[in-house]
Amino acid sequence: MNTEDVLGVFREAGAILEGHFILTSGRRSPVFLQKARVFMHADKTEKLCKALAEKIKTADLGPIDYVVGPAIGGLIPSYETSRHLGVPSIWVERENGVFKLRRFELPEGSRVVIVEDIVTTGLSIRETIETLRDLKAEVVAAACIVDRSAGKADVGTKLIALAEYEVPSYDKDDLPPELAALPAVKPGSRNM
Ligand SMILES: O=P(O)(O)OC[C@H]1O[C@H](OP(=O)(O)OP(=O)(O)O)[C@H](O)[C@@H]1O
Ligand SMILES: O=C(O)c1cc(=O)[nH]c(=O)[nH]1
Ligand SMILES: [Mg+2]
Repeated sequence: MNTEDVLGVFREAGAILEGHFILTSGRRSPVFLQKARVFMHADKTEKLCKALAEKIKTADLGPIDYVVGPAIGGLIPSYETSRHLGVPSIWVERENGVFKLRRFELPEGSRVVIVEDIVTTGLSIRETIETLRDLKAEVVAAACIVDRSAGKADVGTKLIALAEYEVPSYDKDDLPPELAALPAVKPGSRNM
């Protein structure tokens, strides 16, 4: 699948929203990829994650022990991608704002691939890496369905993106007037 194929799936699902969005990084954007509207369809999710798993396999990362998904957005794509990689899937979730591995044991030295839904600034993947490194796991790569930075974000490891779709985002103190005129909404789960 190429970027156009992936965006076609998002469009078909009505998942490309326009308005004024507060992103998890605090940045603002006129476009939001509401991945939940894709992941509600098992057939669409399977198609995307099977293609992402193929891309991960061709990256020759060596053995992978676990796939790790950052909740909430990473839960469904990490699970489905792990199915096509044939490895177990676990997740990190926020406890007082910090990603924790609350429900699983991760043996020291485990080789993990983080699977996310969307990358914008790379902040969420960098936070996930910090949590996993504290547990002495080895993060061999990260992967995502859509990289909104088109390769520019620093995620702290190699990033395998199924699609690269560059979308503008702005500092909250530097908004274009047409964006500032719209009420801002924050769809994600950080700080909830
Ligand atoms: O690269 P970044 O700047 O970190 O942005 C991408 C992150 O934003 C979204 O998560 P969010 O915290 O909004 O919540 P969600 O997982 O519940 O959707 C998305 O799921 C990624 O985790
Ligand atoms: O940066 C984000 O928080 C973000 C952007 C986007 O398009 N979709 C999403 O779920 N999160
Ligand atoms: Mg997320």
